Amino acid sequence: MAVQRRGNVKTADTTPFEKQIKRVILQSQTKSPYRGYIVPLLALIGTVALLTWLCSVWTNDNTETMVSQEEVLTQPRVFMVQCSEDYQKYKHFPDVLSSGCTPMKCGRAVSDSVVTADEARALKRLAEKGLALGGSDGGASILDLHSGAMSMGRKFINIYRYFNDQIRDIFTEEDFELYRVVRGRIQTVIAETFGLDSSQLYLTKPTFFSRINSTSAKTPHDEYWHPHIDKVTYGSFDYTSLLYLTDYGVDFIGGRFIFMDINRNRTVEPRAGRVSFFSSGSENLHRVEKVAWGTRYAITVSFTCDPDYAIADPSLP
Ligand SMILES: O=C(O)CCC(=O)C(=O)O
Ligand SMILES: [Fe+2]
Repeated sequence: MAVQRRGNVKTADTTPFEKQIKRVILQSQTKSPYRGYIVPLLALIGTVALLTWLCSVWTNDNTETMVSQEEVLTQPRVFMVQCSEDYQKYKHFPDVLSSGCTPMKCGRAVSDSVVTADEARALKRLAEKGLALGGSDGGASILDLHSGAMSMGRKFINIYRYFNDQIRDIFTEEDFELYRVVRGRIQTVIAETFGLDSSQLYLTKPTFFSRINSTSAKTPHDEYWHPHIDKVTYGSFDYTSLLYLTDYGVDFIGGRFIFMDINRNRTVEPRAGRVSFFSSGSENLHRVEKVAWGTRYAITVSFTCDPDYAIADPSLP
């Protein structure tokens, strides 16, 4: 019966080949000085990859341009979206479920044929001369011709009280007439696009000129970039419109308007004379990108379906 060799019993008859194998096994069992770093290194690489992916989802990679500054839209470019359920909790105007005014069809649209380049230039001059008298210390100033509110330093003043009769040296009847004409045309295009009865739609407040630059915010009023829903922020809004008075990429950088949809951001690049309008509910969550350089001018013109919140067109006192 053959005697079996057991365990690590050393024998004198180990061949050179066996010795070499043992050396290799011994070497591979010896601890590498880097071994303790491998797990944290892999965790770090994983975290960086995850953050990179999240950043790409939150920023540009997940952003599509709905309308660029270069293109000129002679017809409204319309994107319908499902109305949010919020409308069920609001009173409907008129109170039958018809396409009278309260959004039954929701969406967003952009047109470059509502306001001419000359009209946009004249409205920009109006905003410039008004805001030259005041303006916010931070990056965002407003001028509301209806209420008279204008940013001044870290506060607001009422231009009609502050400047009294001198207001007629600043603004003209033509300025106000232009605002009224443009407001009327915007109202018509909103009604046509959403299939509404234009006479059931009313101007509401606030309606204001905005001037934004890259100066850092000094008060919360200067923080224009937060995501928001106009119906929540302003209450009476049913349809929001924005008339841009300067050009993205020419007069300013940054400052794009961003619709924040569930899986995607959709941007509207401002162009002088461009009108962007949308139903004001949570189907149209949006924000304005921070302005990085230059000055951006726009007008927010807002409409309600509730006659109780209707306001008259601004007029020179
Ligand atoms: O100026 C813009 O593009 C948007 C402003 C805005 O969101 C607002 O006035 O509610
Ligand atoms: Fe808004």
